[in-house]
Amino acid sequence: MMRPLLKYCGNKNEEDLKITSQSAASYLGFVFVPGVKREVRPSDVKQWLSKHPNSKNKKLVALFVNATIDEIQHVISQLPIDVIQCHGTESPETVANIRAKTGVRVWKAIHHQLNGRTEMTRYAGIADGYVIDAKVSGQWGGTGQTFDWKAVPEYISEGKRQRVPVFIAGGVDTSNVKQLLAYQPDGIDLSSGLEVNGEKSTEIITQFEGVVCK
Ligand SMILES: O=C(O)c1ccccc1N[C@@H]1O[C@H](COP(=O)(O)O)[C@@H](O)[C@H]1O
Repeated sequence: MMRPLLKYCGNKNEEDLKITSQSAASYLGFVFVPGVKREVRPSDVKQWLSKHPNSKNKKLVALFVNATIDEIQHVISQLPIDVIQCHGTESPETVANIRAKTGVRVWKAIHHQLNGRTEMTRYAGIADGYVIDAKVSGQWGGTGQTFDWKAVPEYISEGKRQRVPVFIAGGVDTSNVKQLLAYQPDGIDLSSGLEVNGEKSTEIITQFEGVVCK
């Protein structure tokens, strides 16, 4: 069985980055969403990256929620961002515009709901990938909540139809990832499940990768 791509999101200080840059993740995520608990500033991220050369081996993902092009440009002009993750209610037109104006790949988050697959079809030919997250009232993500994984196959098959990767997110952790692996997702995106008291934990990441990467 192919192991899924890993994205470790919500790196919010130098120590988090130090830990995740030594991990098996292909992607490291940073949250540029005003007011949320994992919000970071591009100038800080730039400094952390310069101190941890292992991070050069990772692809960097900048996460936004309904940000303007100017806000996105402000971040990507300072950092070597490989992927922009749109985690709000950005329309297909907005995603296409972000892609065209920045020249950076864009992943669209879909908050799981009954018509989730139909929602994905709206972005066909526009999004370069998807992150499927739990829908939690009043929050955009990073909630540690799972959704009903029986829906995962339909998201994966739509991703295959569009020929783009689908990352499964929302409450994935060491205790449940084996169940998720049975669906063979292209990628897994997690934040809360790697943390102890809100900080990324080397022990937890080692345990997690012991399950995923064996
Ligand atoms: O990580 C955050 O704090 C965050 C804030 C706002 C929007 C998205 C956020 N993170 C994304 O949420 C999911 C799942 O996270 P978790 O594992 O349940 O904590 C993931 O896609 C993160 O990229």
